[in-house]
This record gives sequence, structure tokens and C-alpha cells, in this order.
Amino acid sequence: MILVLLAIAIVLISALVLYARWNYGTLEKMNIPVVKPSFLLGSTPDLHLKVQHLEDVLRFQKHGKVFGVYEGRKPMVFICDPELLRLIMVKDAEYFKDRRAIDLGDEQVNEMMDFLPYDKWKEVRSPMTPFFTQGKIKLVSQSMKESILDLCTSIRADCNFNRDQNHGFANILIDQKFEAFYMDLSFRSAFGIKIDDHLSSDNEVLKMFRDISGQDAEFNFLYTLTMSFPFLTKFAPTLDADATKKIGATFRNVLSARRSAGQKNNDFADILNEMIGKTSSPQYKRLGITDTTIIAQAFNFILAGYEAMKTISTMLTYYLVKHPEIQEKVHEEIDAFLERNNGEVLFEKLGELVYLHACLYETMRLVPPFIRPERICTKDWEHENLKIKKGTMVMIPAWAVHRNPEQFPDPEEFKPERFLPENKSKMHPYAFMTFGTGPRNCIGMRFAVEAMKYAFVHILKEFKFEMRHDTVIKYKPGVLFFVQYNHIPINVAKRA
Ligand code: HEM
Repeated sequence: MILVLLAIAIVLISALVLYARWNYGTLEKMNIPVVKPSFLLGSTPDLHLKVQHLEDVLRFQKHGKVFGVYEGRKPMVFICDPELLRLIMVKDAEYFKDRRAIDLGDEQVNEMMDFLPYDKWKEVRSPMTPFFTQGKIKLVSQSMKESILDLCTSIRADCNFNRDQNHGFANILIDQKFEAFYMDLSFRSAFGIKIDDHLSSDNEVLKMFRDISGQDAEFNFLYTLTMSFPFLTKFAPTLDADATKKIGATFRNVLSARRSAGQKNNDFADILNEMIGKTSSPQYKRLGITDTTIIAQAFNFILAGYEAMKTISTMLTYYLVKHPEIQEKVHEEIDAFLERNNGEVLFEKLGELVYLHACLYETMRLVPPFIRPERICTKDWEHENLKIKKGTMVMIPAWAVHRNPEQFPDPEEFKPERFLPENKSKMHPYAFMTFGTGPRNCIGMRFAVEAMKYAFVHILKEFKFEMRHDTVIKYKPGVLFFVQYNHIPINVAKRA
């Protein structure tokens, strides 16, 4: 009996070992340096302990612009070379059409545009594109402004009530401020909804989205194990089903109330309602585009946007306090802008603020919130010595791409000048990957950039920020998608 049990155990263990190591050797055949895999857990046996985007930078420094990583049992090719990125993401995009489909346990999020396969993705993306043009964004700029003015009122209250009597500055957690604010701004401009208690970091909607995006999840060894044994995923923490249901119901109610009232606001909700009107068309039926697919795009709008805008705005504030002379220059630019425009912050004139724009882009270079845009190779592809096999994951480690000294000398330094119009031609057009590129680039890029600039003009017109002894950033290990970090205290005061 013992012998039989022993034999079964040996067979089982051998099968698991074989399974975990099944893909070993595939990257080596692509003629690229590979981060040496461990016996069972790929190149990432301590994935939950290491900050992955910083690991990407170290690997780039050690292995060069193209290297392979077994993330658990999954072979991945990492590309940091801007010319190869042009080929893969733009010129030969038809070989790299998809991203991973991820099962998050609820169709309302599984069907987000991010995860859709090519044909369905194309049909879903196309009617949404017009919302993200400059003209359409201007139409929702009034909603953005209302949200921004509320944010300023709330910072003003902090300055009045929490001020340190001797020093004149108030201490705020800047990431929390921005998190609640960008959630509110997104809801107001996309759906015309004002969330209850919208500027509180404890508001119910914000808490639910935190649950959905798994922001507070801690990664442990089980999480690392799931990379080699994906069937263990069901024991690892997943997204909160209750929160998804509740938010989904809210989106459905808002859209159906608009349809019943025949109401149009020229916003994103109008586009979703037009799409809902097409769900019985043969094309939508053939592709399986249902009400749920369309509600998923409402989730995508909020999930893709608020956290990334929060991170960039938090980090921009951080760099401004770290470099007071740069903050002063931005203040001067804004003061001159206001003087030219009779004290008004005109949305259509934001383009004049070239230095603020450069500071924003330099922040996005140093801290791209979405750490690795990705593609799946859908047809065998080769270029010179590099051969990528169908089915291989291609990762774009944005943190490493942005620290290429050939494109960005002194890559760790915050130097907004790199993004001034006169210096733009010095960098390769595919050296900046914060929004990805090619047909599957970020659809919300223009919306996000305009919203952040609009917010910062209002904020810096009235307030100044200052570093504290505890203003430090610590990134969370194990994160593979959106960068996560601690709360960031910062001093703020009204400008004289
Ligand atoms: C600063 C803020 C933002 C950053 C840094 C960001 C970044 C990204 C990145 C890196 C991608 C992948 C691109 C690629 O694979 O080439 C992406 C895709 C996407 N983003 Fe954004 N994003 C931001 C804001 C937004 C906003 C406000 C929306 C609102 C609609 C949005 C919606 C999307 C969608 C729907 C996709 C998937 C596009 C597709 O598959 O066709 N993003 N974003």
C-alpha cells in the first residue's frame, strides 16, 4: 500500500514538475538573452517580494534591449528597443493583434475593451473613438471644471483648518485627494453623475472600485506559485463580485434612465446608449456584443482612467516639491497665462502651457502607471535574428524603455526640458510608452492629458506645495499591472 501511495506521489510530483517546466527552452530558441529560470518557478521565484517595474530596469541594464523572462511557466519577450517597438506595435501590428484575455470572474469586467479579441475589439472601439477627439472633450470640459473647482474648495478648506500655525502649510495625503477627485471627474464627464460624498476618500463608489481593482490586495508566495500553477488561482484573492454587481447596476440604471427620458448630454453615456441600440443587429449578434459588453466599457472608462491620472498627478506634485525651482517656473508660466487671458483658465488655450505640459510628460516618463503594455504574437514573426513564435507574450516594460540613456540622458533625473517642443525631435518617436502605441494604444490619452493639465492650472494658480520629512515613495512588490505605492504626505498652502 505504501509503495502504491509512493508511486502515485512520484507520478503526481513528476507531472507537476513537467507542467511547470513545460515551456522552458522556448525563449532560448529566439536568439535572445534569457533571465535564467529557477527549477520550478520560472525566472520569477520571488515575484511577490520584488518591485516588478524596478526589476525590469535592472534586467534591461544587465541583458540589453531584448530579453526573455519565464514569468512562472509563461515565456515572455521583453522589448525595450524603440525601433523594434515601432515594428511590433505599428508596422507589423497585424502580427500582434491581441492582449491576454483575463478571467476576473465577472463578464462585466472580462468584456472590457482591454481584453477583447481582435474582431470584437475593433467593433467596440470604433464607435467610442469620436468621444476622445479634442472637440468632444471640450464639450465635457464644463463638467471637468465643476469637479476641479470642488477639489480646489476642498484643498482651500485643508489650508484654512489643518494649517500648521507656525509654518502656514497644511499636511495632506496628496494621493488620496487625487484619487477621489479623478473618480469624481471621470463620473461627471463621462456619465453626468455626481457621486455622493464625492471628495471623501471613504466614499462608497471609491471603496467599491478599490475592491474591484484589488488595490489593497497583498501578494504572498501563493500568488507567485499561481504563475507556475495557474489552477491555484482560485485560492488566491480575486476581485470583489458584490462591488462589480453594484457598480454594474448603477451604470445600467443611469443609461436606461437616459434612454427613457430621451436625454442626450454629448458624453460617453450617449455613445454607450447608441451601442445598446445596436445589440440586436446581425453584426453585434455575430460578434457576441451584448448589453454586458457595453456596460463593461463603462467599467473600462473608470478603471483605466482614475487610478492612472491619480498616480501621474501625485507624482507630478512630488517632483514639483522635490524641485522647488521647477515649481516656481510652472507658477510663473501659469501667472503669465492668466494675465494674457484676463484671469480666466480657458480650456481651449491649455496648449499655451508648454512648460507644464513638459513637466507632465517628464513625470509620465519617470512613472508610467501601467507598467507593461503587452501584446500576444498571433502569427510567427521575425526580424533579423529575432524570431517570435505565435502565442508568445510580448511585454513592453515602460519603466525600462523610459530609462534608456540613448534616448533620455541621465534617465533618473527629472528634466522637463526633454519634452519642450524644440527638443522633441531628439528622441525616437517610439521611445515614450506611457500610453502604448499603434492601433491598440490608449483610447483615453487625450482626455487624460487635458483633464490633468486643466486640473493643475487651477490648483497651481492658487496653491503651492512643499516637501515634508516623510514625503517618500515606496512601491509595492509583486504588482504586474498598475503601479501601487504608499500614501504620500505633502505640505500645501495658499499662494500669497
Ligand atoms: C494618464 C492616464 C492614462 C494612462 C497612463 C493610460 C495608459 C494606457 C496604456 C499603457 C494602455 C495600453 C496601450 C497599449 O497596449 O498600446 C491603455 C489602454 C487603454 N486605456 Fe488608457 N491610460 C490612461 C487613461 C485612460 C482613460 C482616461 C481612459 C478612458 C477611457 C482610458 C482607456 C483605455 C482603454 C479603453 C484602453 C484599451 C485600448 C484598446 O485595447 O484598444 N485610459 N491605457
